[in-house]
Amino acid sequence: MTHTARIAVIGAGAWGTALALQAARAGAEVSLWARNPAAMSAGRVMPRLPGYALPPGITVTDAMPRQADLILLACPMQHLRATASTVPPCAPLIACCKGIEQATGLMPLQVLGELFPHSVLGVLSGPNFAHEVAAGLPAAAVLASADRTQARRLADLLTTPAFRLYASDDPTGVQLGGAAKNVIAIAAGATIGAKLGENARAALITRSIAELSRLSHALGGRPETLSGLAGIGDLLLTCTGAASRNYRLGLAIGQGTPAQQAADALEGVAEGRATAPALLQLARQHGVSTPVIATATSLLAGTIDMDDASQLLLSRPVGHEFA
Ligand SMILES: NC(=O)C1=CN([C@@H]2O[C@H](COP(=O)(O)OP(=O)(O)OC[C@H]3O[C@@H](n4cnc5c(N)ncnc54)[C@H](O)[C@@H]3O)[C@@H](O)[C@H]2O)C=CC1
Ligand SMILES: O=C(CO)COP(=O)(O)O
Repeated sequence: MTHTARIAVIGAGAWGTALALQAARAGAEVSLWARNPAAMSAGRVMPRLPGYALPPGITVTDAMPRQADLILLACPMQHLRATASTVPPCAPLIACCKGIEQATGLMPLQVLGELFPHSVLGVLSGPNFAHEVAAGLPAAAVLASADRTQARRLADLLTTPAFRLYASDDPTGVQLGGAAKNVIAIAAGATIGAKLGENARAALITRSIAELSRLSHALGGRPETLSGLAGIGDLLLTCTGAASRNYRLGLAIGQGTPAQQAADALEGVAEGRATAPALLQLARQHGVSTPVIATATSLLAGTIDMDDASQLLLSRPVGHEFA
């Protein structure tokens, strides 16, 4: 008799609920930890994913898992430490959030490494809008862990024909891609919001990949990871997909709405806002020049406006493309 995998999903936002649905689809017994389970279990509805109902086989709970084969942490990045610190170290932990902890400048697995020094850790990232994964539409992502065999084994627990999880042993590159694409998506949205054109957006995305390649190299990540699902894949989706909250935040800023007001009006979390200054600081610590990230950070802080932002980027010297 084969063992039914037990997967615990921590966080019942849009991504946590989509991952719970995916885990159930992969044949797992699923528990979904919600801060307010009553709101969900009453109507078996998913507040962050309107239109989707919870199928049988998913238990909604406010009790942390005591036994599991896999724990998926799907809360916002800035709440990862507080949320994860209440999880017993009973299984491999996968960070499913995208960002950098603003208070410390740490990436998700560095935060988890401090809390769970003896656990197997991984990160899941890629071009995945929650509502499409919830609907069972085809998608791919990458699951990275320091150990490639572990990464493949853990990815297999969630993989189905429509949700293709590739394995990677470059968690640094995968985390950098996931964190940075949200910042770049804000810049891309602002470019379109300010009517600078689609040529400008394509140039911005491509030049930001050069920034990320330099930073990834400095951090010890592998360059090819940024050409993969967690890099270019997620940039393509988030910088062009109107469903992206980060893109929509940038769009509003580009149209002249103050950053705070644009963020307040947004439904759900736009991780790029808190991550931008942390990412910029990380780049500076490593002596890496990241003009797009620096400009997006100033725009978000309200210290420059859109005219200044485009002026800053357009006045840079034009050198060799891959200098
Ligand atoms: N929504 C999506 O399409 C995807 C999201 N992600 C990532 O997943 C992470 C979570 O995002 P979403 O599920 O979209 O969030 P969301 O925007 O749907 O909701 C935010 C969630 O955060 C919870 N929350 C608020 N304050 C909290 C606190 N103090 N402690 C713990 N939880 C708190 C809320 O209850 C809510 O469930 C983010 O890092 C995001 O980048 C990754 C892939 C896809
Ligand atoms: O991470 C995502 C898609 O891969 C979701 O993007 P937003 O957080 O910008 O909505």
